[in-house]
Amino acid sequence: MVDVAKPGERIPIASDHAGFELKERLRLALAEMGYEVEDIGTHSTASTDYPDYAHPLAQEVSEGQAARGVLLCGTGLGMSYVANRYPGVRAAVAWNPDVAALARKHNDANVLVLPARFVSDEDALAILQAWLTTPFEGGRHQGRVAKIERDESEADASGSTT
Ligand SMILES: O=C[C@H](O)[C@H](O)[C@H](O)COP(=O)(O)O
Repeated sequence: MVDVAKPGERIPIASDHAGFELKERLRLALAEMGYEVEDIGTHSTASTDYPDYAHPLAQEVSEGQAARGVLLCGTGLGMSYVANRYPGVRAAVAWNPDVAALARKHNDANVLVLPARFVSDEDALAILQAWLTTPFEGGRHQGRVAKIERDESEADASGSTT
């Protein structure tokens, strides 16, 4: 379970070229909120490949060097595909504050992925705030989140595909 974010916490953030401008805004906003921001890149609008930025951020979260992180690309999809390959990473694409809050309450999302080409700056900030400040509800969601990490050998042994 991931606690709500506390000022002073180090939060890595990364984007490709499509998310660069919004990343810059969110990076400053996070710093103003008192977080220690680790900017993994990209550092311009020059065309880049989103996996090059998603891998290092997801690895940090997976290995526990950071409790959470923020990714941005055009749709949010490519970044989420990469991040969700890492054990323990639950990367949620959120396009409004309600989805971001539910990603925390129900899914204990530890990576927020923003679809930079489909959200306004104002909405992105509200989404970020909701994700940072909403706790995981636990309860019926605890077991469901635990089942995400079931490995392939367990699935084979049970013969279950669900
Ligand atoms: O899922 C991938 C992301 O949305 C990328 O940001 C997007 O594919 C980049 O597209 P383009 O190279 O056309 O700017």
